[in-house]
Amino acid sequence: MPLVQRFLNGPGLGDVRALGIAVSGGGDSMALLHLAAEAGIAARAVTVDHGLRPEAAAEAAEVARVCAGLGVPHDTLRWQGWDGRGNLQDQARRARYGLMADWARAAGLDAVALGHTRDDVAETFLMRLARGAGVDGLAAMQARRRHEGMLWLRPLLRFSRHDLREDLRRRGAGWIEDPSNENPAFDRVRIRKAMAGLADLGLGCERLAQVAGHLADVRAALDHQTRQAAGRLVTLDRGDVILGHEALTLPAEILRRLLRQAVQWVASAEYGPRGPSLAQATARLTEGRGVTLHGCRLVLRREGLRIFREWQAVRGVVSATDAPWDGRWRLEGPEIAGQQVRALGPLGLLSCPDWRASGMPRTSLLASPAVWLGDVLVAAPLAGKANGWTAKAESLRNGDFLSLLSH
Ligand SMILES: Nc1ncnc2c1ncn2[C@@H]1O[C@H](COP(=O)(O)OP(=O)(O)OP(=O)(O)O)[C@@H](O)[C@H]1O
Repeated sequence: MPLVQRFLNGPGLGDVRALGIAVSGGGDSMALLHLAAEAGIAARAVTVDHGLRPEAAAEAAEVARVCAGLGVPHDTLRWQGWDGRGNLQDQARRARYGLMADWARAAGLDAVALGHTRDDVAETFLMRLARGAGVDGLAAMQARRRHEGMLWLRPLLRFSRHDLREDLRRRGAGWIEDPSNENPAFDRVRIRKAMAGLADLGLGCERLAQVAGHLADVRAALDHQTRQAAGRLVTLDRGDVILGHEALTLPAEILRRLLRQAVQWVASAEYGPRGPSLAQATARLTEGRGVTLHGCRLVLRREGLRIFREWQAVRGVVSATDAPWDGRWRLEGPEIAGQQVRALGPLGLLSCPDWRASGMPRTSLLASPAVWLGDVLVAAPLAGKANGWTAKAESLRNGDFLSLLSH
């Protein structure tokens, strides 16, 4: 079957009316561009110039030139955000997704297609295997996924890098080789080299990607079970999560998934706790002991397992009253200049004689949001001192958790 036919038959392109195509200029995304153009899909292409290599601007210009030849509108986005700290690769990747999502929204596109191939699936599988990943890490990347408020498609997951390059050669089309693809400082490059030997053992890209695909099915089944368990066992109490006692009798994998989501939501963290700390925490909980995990306390009480923010984790967190506090709380009330939101803390709680009527544990209230004017406590909406203020926990991060509950 011609490549373009396989491309059109692949999962997920059908209902997209206006497609964005992320084209770095490498072989995979150039092949994606040509296939989309040949298939007659209404598309607009984008290249992010991270400003990190001197050649990057010329590469973006080269992609623009090829796009013009194909009649595909093209934009170059520039990233100037690196502050010289942290993991550059990681920051550049996040910035790229953010920039491309904004671009796609502004251009009225429904989705953005990425050029990940079967080889990427196989390489990622081996890299994660080397790090001892669990099912989620080993499962193949998704052909469709929502992220940064945009739909991302990976229409080339069933294509081999080799076939795509052959297709480009057949068209007489070029692509840009990224010099870092040869740099053995990168795990991916070393894995790629090692894979040449594995193919002889029957562990070629196709086989590895097949196993990753099986694990993606397993992941989907586990997610389904987790949603069902959440619907039955999870309740929210203001900003705290309560898991019914039965949760501790769930299969360990389901319990860990539920806890990861709940803790990530309470901590308003970008990621949930990592596997080993989660496993340690669940072991302690099943022995009937409380734990501290990811800036949260998990405590067994009469009503079930209560998960709340740990005061130590938020004691230094300050925000303006009109900004979210601790990444998830919105406060509303009478504004007076100079007011700030900080945790209630033990001193604040002393000014809340009625806190017991809230039914919340003292340790949870310590980490609850309060309005302060200097050292004076103005309001502690969760601890019985409202003074016209309300506080609501929102799903600013990990909205997935709340969506678990609505099923
Ligand atoms: N600078 C860029 N401009 C536009 N699109 C890009 C750029 N870099 C990567 N992409 C898109 O992302 C796809 C994957 O690229 P690559 O594997 O280099 O990214 P990555 O950093 O490993 O991303 P991921 O974490 O999503 O795997 C490319 O095929 C292309 O569609």
